[in-house]
Amino acid sequence: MTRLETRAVSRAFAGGVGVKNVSIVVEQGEVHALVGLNGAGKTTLMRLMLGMLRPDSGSVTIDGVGVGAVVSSAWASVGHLVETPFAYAELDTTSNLKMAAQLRLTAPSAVGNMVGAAVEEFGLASFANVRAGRLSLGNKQRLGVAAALQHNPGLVVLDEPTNALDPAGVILVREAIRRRRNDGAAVLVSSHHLDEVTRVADRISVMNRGSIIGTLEPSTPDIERAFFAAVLADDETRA
Ligand SMILES: Nc1ncnc2c1ncn2[C@@H]1O[C@H](COP(=O)(O)OP(=O)(O)OP(=O)(O)O)[C@@H](O)[C@H]1O
Repeated sequence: MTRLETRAVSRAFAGGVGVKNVSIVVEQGEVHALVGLNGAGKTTLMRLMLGMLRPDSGSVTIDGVGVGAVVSSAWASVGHLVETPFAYAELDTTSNLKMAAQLRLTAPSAVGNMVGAAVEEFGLASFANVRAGRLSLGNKQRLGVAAALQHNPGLVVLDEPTNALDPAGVILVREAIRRRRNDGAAVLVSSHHLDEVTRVADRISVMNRGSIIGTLEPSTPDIERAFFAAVLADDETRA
């Protein structure tokens, strides 16, 4: 699974912006970042792309197959973290990672090495035996990202993966994303942190009020200014 595409996808909510007429592609070997203000529609778009939410209109395909028709075994090569990191509060870090590996249909003989490598990669060694319910917010986030990425999925969708992370965690996650991209994964990531996005993204799409309003080059000098100019111009055309 290495290509994710939406065509003119829309989903309205009573009293909310939702997503309007969004066409976007995430290609193999690239990090495509979604940036936008709170409520711009980033999470809703990701949920639509993962089949967690049905669109009112438009289509979502993964490797050309409608998201509703993707067979369950194919989901094993997708890794995602959308909204709060999933973890069983009563299980420790290692057991949570084992469960995540099993849910991704990892061969039983490979689970131990996979989890060991993830604990190492995401700096979780000191917390390997700590129950998830007792982890700090940032370490829970590390665990969630580790669970999403440890099986080296071909398609990765991460909603604000650096949320709650300390600077060391931000670097670990950045490096982990780059490694998957360099190995050929298609990565969609959302963020509020424009500086961080420029370090990891190959393409940046700007969302505002449910729509994609343009793109930004990651090399844009003073990208914050360019972002706000795009949002302001869009707001003015709607006023
Ligand atoms: N289940 C829902 N019911 C009603 N409105 C919703 C629902 N989910 C999202 N919305 C609305 O859709 C819009 C987009 O929300 P969304 O969470 O996708 O934005 P976001 O860009 O991810 O925001 P943030 O950066 O704050 O996470 C908002 O107006 C939100 O209130």
